[in-house]
Amino acid sequence: MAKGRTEMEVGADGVAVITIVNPPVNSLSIDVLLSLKDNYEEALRRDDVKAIVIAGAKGKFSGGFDITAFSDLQGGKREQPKVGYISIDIITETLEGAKKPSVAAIDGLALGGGLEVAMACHGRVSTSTAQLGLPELQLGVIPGFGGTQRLPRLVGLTKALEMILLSKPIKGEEAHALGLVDAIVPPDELVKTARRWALDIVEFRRPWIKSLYKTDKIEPLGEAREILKFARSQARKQAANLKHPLVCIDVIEEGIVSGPRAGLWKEANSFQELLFSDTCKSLVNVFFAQRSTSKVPGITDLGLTPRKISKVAILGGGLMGSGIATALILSSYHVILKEVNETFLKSGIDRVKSNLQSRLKKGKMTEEKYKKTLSLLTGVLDYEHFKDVDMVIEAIIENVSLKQQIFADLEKFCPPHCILASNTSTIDLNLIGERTRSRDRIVGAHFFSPAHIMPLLEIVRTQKTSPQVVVDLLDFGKRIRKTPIVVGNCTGFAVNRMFFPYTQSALLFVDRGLDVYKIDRACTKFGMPMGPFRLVDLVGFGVAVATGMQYLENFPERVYKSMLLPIMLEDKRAGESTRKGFYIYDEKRKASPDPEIKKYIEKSRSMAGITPSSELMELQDKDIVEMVFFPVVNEACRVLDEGIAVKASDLDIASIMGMGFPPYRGGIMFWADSLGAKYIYTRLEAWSKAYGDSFKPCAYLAERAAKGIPLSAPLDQAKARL
Ligand SMILES: C[C@H](O)CC(=O)SCCNC(=O)CCNC(=O)[C@H](O)C(C)(C)COP(=O)(O)OP(=O)(O)OC[C@H]1O[C@@H](n2cnc3c(N)ncnc32)[C@H](O)[C@@H]1OP(=O)(O)O
Repeated sequence: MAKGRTEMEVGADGVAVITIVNPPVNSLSIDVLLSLKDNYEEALRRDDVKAIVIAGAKGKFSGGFDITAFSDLQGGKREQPKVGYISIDIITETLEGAKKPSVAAIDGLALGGGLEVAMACHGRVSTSTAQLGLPELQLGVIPGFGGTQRLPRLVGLTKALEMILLSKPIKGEEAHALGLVDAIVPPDELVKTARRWALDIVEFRRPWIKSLYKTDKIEPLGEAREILKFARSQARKQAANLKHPLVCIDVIEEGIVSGPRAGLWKEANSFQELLFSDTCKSLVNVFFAQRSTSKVPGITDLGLTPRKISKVAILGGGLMGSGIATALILSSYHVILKEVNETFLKSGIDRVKSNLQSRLKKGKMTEEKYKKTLSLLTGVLDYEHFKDVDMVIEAIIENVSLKQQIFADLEKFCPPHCILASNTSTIDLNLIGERTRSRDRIVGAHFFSPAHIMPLLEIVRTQKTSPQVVVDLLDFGKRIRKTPIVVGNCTGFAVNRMFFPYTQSALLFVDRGLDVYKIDRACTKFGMPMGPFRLVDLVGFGVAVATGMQYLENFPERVYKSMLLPIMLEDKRAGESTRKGFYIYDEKRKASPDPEIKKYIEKSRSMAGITPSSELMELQDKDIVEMVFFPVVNEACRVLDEGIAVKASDLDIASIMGMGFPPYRGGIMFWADSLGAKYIYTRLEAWSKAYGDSFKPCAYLAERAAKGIPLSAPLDQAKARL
């Protein structure tokens, strides 16, 4: 069955309107592109057609090449069109090279291949709110339908590089100012204006422009080379492990130096190569994984409609509470912030103000918007204002009895429909709700610090949490621009639990002889924003030790009892907050290695009775990365096996957004599958014999390794194969 189509209607004015129809975003599947070619050729043949307009159905021009086709092509499920067939034969020869002019009528979005089709038309009319961009780099490829050649010729090299390298779309208004579109019109006049524009070209009242051969916006060669050189150095600095941004710059340069035709061919060949790269496969996985987090079997398939949440109360104005309040008011929610006394309340509100001021300083917000946003926040000291709130988010210190008291109070003061959420990162929600009769509306809303910046929201459901409440929170999460993942109730939930071994194994290997900074360097080279020791410094040793105790209590068999942190804490080294941890910090928070830590490490080793192994000291980065991350994979498998996470792709997103795992590796489970369950099992098994039970592969991993089933395969699929 064809995946999408185009429809053609020829009007009495002699304009053929070809509409892209492929819901939900009118993506350009191969079928759509072939149908576009067929209709275009028919329009060129027909005597009653003088000009052509290309539009998208239902207010969306096109979201670009069909991303689902990426995996079909990569997996050989779909035959490849020959290199250059779409970009050169269809888009350049048939569309741009046609003997009849065409105009794109752009509404909603023209992204990737969508914008590339529009740029091949001889004119472009857009609505002011349409989004136009080439976000292909986000998927590990480069623009492949001529975008690398036409965009610089329409908007100049600097702007084109910015839009492509940052995958940053622009709005219709800006596109007009830059010359990417020729006119801005209201949505209801769009197609009418495009028709008129196309006829004006026929009648020589407007120029017939082929973007590919425009030269007026391109900088002179010397200047262009300088701009490209700078772009290369920025790309290397921002993502040293990524090749495709550099390939993209080379392709753009080819067009400038050797002409647009040569540029098109280089683009087509490079696109083809990149499509099969691990980076592309990983980033496509992330694209779909991110969209599937809000599809929760047994919850979102029940036909429930999210209820409206208008007013939210937050308990506690500390770092987390004030961050959550900031996130909410930034998304236009009315927020009540409750504290226990005037001093704490003032500090909480001051924190929110300072979060907003930093946006103001960076130019992300106007003074007027600052005032309007802040006016949505009300500080209170009692529960009087709680009678009409739709949701409460508790964000006080991690103290079980205090939380129990608060939830019992909330049950009394809040309306019966109000959702009672806790931001706890460790405490069992069943325990928190023990003194209430409202277990069905108790849920975890676990934000990551700083809550107004970090994109992930863990929604923690207990066995009693009602599906309606989960559906409400999924919708709320989207509205505050977070990616929500739904997880089950256990110590550390999904993200913290899965990443607990990240520092655990690092501490173990330091006791055994590995160098702290070598471990951190290997992890950052792998793509993590920081290594495990820099992370402990950031989190603070106090929190790290307390969390360690929680894990020791709940999972004693797999916790390595390192003494290193307590020893350093005794000496008042508590991490970045004390400006001394594994690193020392200057006034600007710049971290530098500190040779002094040697003495603590020696003490820790002697307390553990360990003599450093020379073999470990010689390890390569690859081995270090595996030693640090395979225990994380092992724990992720347990999290899946216990049903704490519903699907492996949720853990991919959790690892990327919660811990900074490099997206271009596809997420923790995707990366693990790229290495193979058997390999991971074998290494963990060997380390468990050498270094103890914290490395012991879990049953889920052992079984999949034995049967050759990917770790990400759904449970029932795995059973079916057993
Ligand atoms: C050769 C060419 O140069 C190569 C290319 O064109 S590569 C493609 C370039 N285009 C893109 O990268 C755009 C990707 N899409 C997006 O950024 C966003 O989806 C969007 C801005 C279009 C819409 O965002 P939003 O309204 O929040 O909806 P969102 O949930 O993301 O997407 C809606 C649905 O459309 C699907 N979708 C979006 N873009 C798609 C695409 N290009 N191909 C296939 N499916 C797509 C999503 O998977 C989702 O499906 P689901 O409902 O089954 O989960």
